[in-house]
Amino acid sequence: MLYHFYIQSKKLSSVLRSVKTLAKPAGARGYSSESVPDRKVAVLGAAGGIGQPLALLMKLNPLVSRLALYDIANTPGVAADVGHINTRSEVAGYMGNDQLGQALEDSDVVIIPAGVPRKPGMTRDDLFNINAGIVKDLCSAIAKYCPNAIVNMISNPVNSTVPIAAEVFKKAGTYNEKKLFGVTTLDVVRAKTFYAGKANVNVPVVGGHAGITILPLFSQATPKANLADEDIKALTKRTQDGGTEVVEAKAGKGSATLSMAYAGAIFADACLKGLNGVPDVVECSFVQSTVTELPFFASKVINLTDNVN
Ligand SMILES: NC(=O)C1=CN([C@@H]2O[C@H](COP(=O)(O)OP(=O)(O)OC[C@H]3O[C@@H](n4cnc5c(N)ncnc54)[C@H](O)[C@@H]3O)[C@@H](O)[C@H]2O)C=CC1
Ligand SMILES: O=C([O-])CC(=O)C(=O)O
Repeated sequence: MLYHFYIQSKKLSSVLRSVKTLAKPAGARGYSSESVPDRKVAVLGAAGGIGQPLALLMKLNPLVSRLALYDIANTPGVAADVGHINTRSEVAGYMGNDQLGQALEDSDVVIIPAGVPRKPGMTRDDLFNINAGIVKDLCSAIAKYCPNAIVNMISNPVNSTVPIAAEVFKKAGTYNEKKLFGVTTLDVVRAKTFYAGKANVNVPVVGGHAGITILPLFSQATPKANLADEDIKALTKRTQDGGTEVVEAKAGKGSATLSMAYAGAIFADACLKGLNGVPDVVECSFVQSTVTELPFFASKVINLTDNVN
């Protein structure tokens, strides 16, 4: 009986070895390695409420060939878990400042959901003192280890963390305004949901990522719905208060994580497509801007290079 089991498992491992050899040259399932360039994505804050589902969603993205998961704690477990999923990318976990350089090296896209979230009664600005320091340190390391990477800033307050990142990169001499993005995709996701609750609608959201600075343009939504002024007002207010709605519903257990991971994955995918030369990729993002007199403003960005609005 035992011998039989031994023979069976021998057979199985030799079958698995040949499957592995066969699978290797093809790279991702359904993609040949020639048509999809290798791309490394690093997630900083990967063991957090956003970081974990975002790590999962990036593991599912066939445009990613290497996924680096960094946090100050708990990344080995997250990396081992996500790493068992049989998709294209190789996953590695990095923990603590000593391993930050390795996590960042050769990254094409760095996504930053590191930092503290809100509790009921707080504004995003109340996170400034802690998160500004975290973002500053992480961006200094990005300037050192992967100065050409595209940076997707999720940590709040986005209206401040993006300008902080810009200053850190300027000081390091690595600033490229076309590669620094505040992730406001969740505002767009919410505006779309509240507008129609369907996937095939479009609602641009401009301005910033806090309260009344979030400006959904329902007048430019497609398909057009000819909404009454009161409806537009109500939809606008719900979009602006979307973050607070989740913070209150979670009652002290943090802010939006799952919808943010979804939004972050959409935005990172757009960045990867832009890097890979896919034309006409448009997303709203909080970027350095000349659209208004404000130095940073969320608006439509095309191919992650040119402001179109
Ligand atoms: N841009 C947006 O639309 C949204 C932004 N956020 C923001 O995202 C941030 C993260 O939120 P959650 O994931 O819910 O928080 P969380 O507390 O669940 O996770 C944060 C993670 O960051 C890690 N971290 C702390 N300092 C770090 C450092 N120096 N380096 C690397 N990792 C570090 C923590 O260990 C933790 O695992 C918050 O600032 C929150 O306000 C949240 C939702 C939407
Ligand atoms: O509201 C928060 O603190 C988190 C956030 O930015 C959002 O959900 O839009």
